[in-house]
Amino acid sequence: MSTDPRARPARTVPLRRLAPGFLRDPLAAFEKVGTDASGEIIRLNAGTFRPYLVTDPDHVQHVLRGNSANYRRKGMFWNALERLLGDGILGDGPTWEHSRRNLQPVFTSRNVTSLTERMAETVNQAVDQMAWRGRSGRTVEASQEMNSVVNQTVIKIFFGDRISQQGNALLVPAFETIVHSIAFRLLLPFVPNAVPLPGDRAFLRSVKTVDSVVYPVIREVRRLDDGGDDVIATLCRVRGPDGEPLTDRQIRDDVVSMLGAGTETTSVALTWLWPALEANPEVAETLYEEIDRVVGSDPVGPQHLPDLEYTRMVIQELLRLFPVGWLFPRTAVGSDVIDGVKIEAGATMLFSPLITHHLESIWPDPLTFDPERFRPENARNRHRYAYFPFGGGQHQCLGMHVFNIEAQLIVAAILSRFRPKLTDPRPVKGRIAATVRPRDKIGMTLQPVIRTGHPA
Ligand code: HEM
Repeated sequence: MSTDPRARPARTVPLRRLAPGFLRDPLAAFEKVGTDASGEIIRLNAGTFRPYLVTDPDHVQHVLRGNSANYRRKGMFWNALERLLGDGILGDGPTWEHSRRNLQPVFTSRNVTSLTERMAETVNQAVDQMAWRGRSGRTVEASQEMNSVVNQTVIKIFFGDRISQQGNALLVPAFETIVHSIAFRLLLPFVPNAVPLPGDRAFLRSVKTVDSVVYPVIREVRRLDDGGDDVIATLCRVRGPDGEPLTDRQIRDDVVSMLGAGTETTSVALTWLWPALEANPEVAETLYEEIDRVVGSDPVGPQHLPDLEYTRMVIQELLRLFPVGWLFPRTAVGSDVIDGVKIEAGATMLFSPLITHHLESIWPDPLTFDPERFRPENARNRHRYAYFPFGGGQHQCLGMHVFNIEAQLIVAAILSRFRPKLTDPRPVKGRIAATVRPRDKIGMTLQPVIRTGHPA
């Protein structure tokens, strides 16, 4: 708690400054207000809802790391998600701490590396299916394709081979419905759950569907006790601080939270790659050259990853320009002062990697897609919180290593076989919901890579 008498109130930006373009393009209107503030802490005034927008890397670091004990993950956004996630790894307080302790070892870079073989196998199979849908120049839709390959890969890591085709066929669309139907709740966070909003019924129905698939798998894993290394089997072996195994509900909450956190984010991030490559042919050529050289006509595997340096830079730049986790909030427990600005107890703090990643003072020519920004010598002196697509501090994304490996495998598997070409080369605009995703469908054809003696 701070009582610095010299602290000043934040400059307030009335909602009407957002309003002119808001209905036409909410993302652009939000981005303009945020980047115009050039890192200053501002307060958005939407009547009774007046959150602070925190975008300067020092300020972000203060809240997410330096004084994180004062900023809790509750209130706006999190309340809406609680009906899906329950109380686990995406919560806060003692239950979150407990989940984090249980899950951290599962997601260390060493452990994830051991899952790479299995991920690569699933990715190669999923890209075979994509090739079939795109055969003979047929148009495929980018976000559907990314969804399909990501879902298959993530479900494999979490469930191993324990989930039936029927379970899979229920789980994937249920999560898709959840992501879309929660939009109103996320955009109107001050409306209590008791007041119905569009999407609520579909949302709650899909949560039931998810439970109907996940609970039987947990029970089956307990019954078999076969020492599997998928995430559910690992959690079934964990003991809580009381020495007791986790309950079915605890495991369900963590597994569902991670599926929610890990599928939509990854597939939307990778969907942005295709318009980015179409608009930046020189980047595309450099990427193709690397993948041709490193992977060639082989199925992609763990052995290729160390040499995919430019691929990693492209993926990092993708998450700079299109950080799918574009906005996440905290609630201040006590009052605080950040860089001379007074924050009162109970205030909502908003973080937007989208704004911070587009600040001209940190990122010259911020809207240009330029993977060279992430060449190690160019990134060396950058502030840790100038780039935070995975958040930071104690809540930093647990799936970061999974994403990094999965994304490299998927990009390399697709580009070692195809040169995707968009059917409509006009720039793609973003739309905001739980993630920032392309506003329209992205049609593309998969032109096979021709290698002498190696048809794709
Ligand atoms: C492009 C991909 C991804 C992005 C952009 C992303 C982004 C984020 C962000 C910003 C947070 C911090 C939220 C906060 O501070 O309140 C977070 C947390 C989290 N993410 Fe991710 N994520 C991605 C992929 C994944 C994957 C693949 C998984 C799981 C396999 C995952 C699991 C989690 C979990 C469990 C947390 C909560 C950690 C905690 O609070 O202790 N994420 N993610």
